[in-house]
Amino acid sequence: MSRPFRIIDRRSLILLLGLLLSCGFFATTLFGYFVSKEAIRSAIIGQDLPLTSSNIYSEIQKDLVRPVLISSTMAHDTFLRDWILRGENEVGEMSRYLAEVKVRHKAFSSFFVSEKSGIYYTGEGVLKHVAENEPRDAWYFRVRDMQEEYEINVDPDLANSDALTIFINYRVFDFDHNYIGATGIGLTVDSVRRLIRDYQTRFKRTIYFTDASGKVVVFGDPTKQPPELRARPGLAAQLDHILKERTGFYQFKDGGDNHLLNVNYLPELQWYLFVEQNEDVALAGVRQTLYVNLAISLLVTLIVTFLSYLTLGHYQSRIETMASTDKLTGLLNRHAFGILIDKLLASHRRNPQPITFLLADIDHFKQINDRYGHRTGDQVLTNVSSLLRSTLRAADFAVRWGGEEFLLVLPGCTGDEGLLIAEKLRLAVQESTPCPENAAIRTTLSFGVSQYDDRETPDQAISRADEALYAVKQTGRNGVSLAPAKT
Ligand SMILES: Nc1nc2c(ncn2[C@@H]2O[C@H](COP(=O)(O)OP(=O)(O)OP(=O)(O)O)[C@@H](O)[C@H]2O)c(=O)[nH]1
Repeated sequence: MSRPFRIIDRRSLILLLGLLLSCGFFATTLFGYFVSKEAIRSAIIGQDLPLTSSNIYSEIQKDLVRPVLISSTMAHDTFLRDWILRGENEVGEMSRYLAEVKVRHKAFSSFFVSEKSGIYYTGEGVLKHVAENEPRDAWYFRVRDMQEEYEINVDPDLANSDALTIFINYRVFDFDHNYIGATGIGLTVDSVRRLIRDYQTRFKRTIYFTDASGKVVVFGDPTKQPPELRARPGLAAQLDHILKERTGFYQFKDGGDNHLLNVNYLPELQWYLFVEQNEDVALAGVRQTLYVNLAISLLVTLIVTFLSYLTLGHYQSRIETMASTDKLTGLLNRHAFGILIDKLLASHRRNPQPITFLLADIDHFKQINDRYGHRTGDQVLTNVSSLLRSTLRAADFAVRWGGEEFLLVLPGCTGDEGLLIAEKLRLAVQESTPCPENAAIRTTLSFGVSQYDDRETPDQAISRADEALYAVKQTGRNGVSLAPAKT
C-alpha cells in the first residue's frame, strides 16, 4: 500500500533550513572577517608602523646623533686646527689624535682631509691624497663647497676594506673662519641594517631610508638592490608630496596589493625613514581564518541538514502513519480513505476500470464484548483486520469504517469478482480463531458488495453495499450479497 499523503514537503523544509544556516554562518563569518580586517588595519596604521618607525628612529639617534656631536667637537678642536695652521708637520701627532678619537668613541674610522695639502689623514697615518678627478674623492669637494656645517654620507670606506660606512663629514675653519679641511668619523651601517632586517623578517615590513631626493640610502638586505621608489608607479605618483610633507601616513597600490606607508623625517640626518607594510600580506592570516571558518560552516551546515533530513524523514513517516491509520487495527482510517479514493477515481477517469466495494461487519460483536470483555473484543477486531488485510493485493486497501465495520476497496474487480472474494473472506473468518488465547471464541462476517458506477459518488456506491449488507443481516448473517447495479 502506498503512503496516502504527505503532511509537509520535507525537501523544501530541508532546503530552507540549509539556506538559513548557510546564510547565517556566511553572514557572521564575513562580519567577523571584516571586523578583524578593520582592527588589523587600524592597528597597523595607528600603532605598528608608527611604533616601528619610532623604535628605529631612536636606535638611529643612538647610533648616529652622537657621532655628529663627536665630529662637531673634532671640527672645533683647537689642537687639530693649530696643527694644520702650523703646517701639518708632525704626522704622528695627527694620527695619534685621530686614533684616540676612534678608540674612545668606538668609531669605525676617523679622518681629516687638509684643504691645503689634499692629504687624507686617518688614525694609521696618511691614507692618500684626494684628487678632484677621482670619483671616490668627490665627497670631499662636495663638502668643501657646501653651505651646511656637515653632511652625512653613506659610502664604501677605503680605509676599511670598502665596508659600507656612514660618514659624518664636518667642515673645519681656522680662527678667522677660513675653510681649512674636513673631519669626522665613520661608522658601519650594519647595526642599523640588522635592526631593519629584524623588523622586516619579524613583521614582514619593508624598511629603508631615503635622502631628500627620494633615493634609498640604507636598505635592510645588502644582498638585494635597494628599491627604486620612482619605479613603483603607485608610490612614485606621491613621492614628491611625501618628501615635501616629511612625516605622515600614506597608502598606495603596488603589484595589485595595497601598501600602507609611514614616513618620518629625521632632521639630524636629513633622511626619511620609510616603513612599509603590504596590507594583503598582513591580512593573509585573517583571510586564511576566513576560509577555514567558511569550510567549517559549510561542513556544519551539511551535517545539520543531513541529520535533520534523516530525523524529519523518520518523524514525518511516523506522523503520516499515525494520521492515516487506525491505532487498534493498523488499517487505514476514514480520513486516509477520503484521500485515496480521490486519487483512485482520478486514475479511474484517465484509465477506466471496475472498482468494487466490500462492506464487512462482524456479526453479534456486542455479545463478544459483553461476554469476554472489551480487551478480547479488541483482540478479535485486530485479528479479523489482519486476516482481511492479508488477502489484499497491492492496489487494494482496507479501511476501518466503523466500530466493527470494515470497508475493502478493490480496484480492477467487478462486482461478481468482489462477491467471490467476499465469500472467500467470509469462510476464512468463519474458520479462524480470532482470539488465540480462547479458541472457543469464533466469529463470522456479513458482506455487502457493490460495484462502483461512474454516475454515482463513492458514498452512494458504499450506501448500496450497506443496503446489501443490511439484507444479509436481516436474513441470518454470515453471508454475502451483491447490491443490484445502479439504475
Ligand atoms: N472492543 C471493542 N468494541 C467496539 C469497538 N468499537 C465498537 N465496539 C462495539 O461493537 C459493538 C457493535 O454492536 P452492534 O452495533 O449492536 O452490532 P453487533 O453486536 O455486531 O450486531 P450485528 O451487527 O447486528 O451483528 C458495540 O457494542 C460497540 O461498543 C472497539 O474498538 N473495540
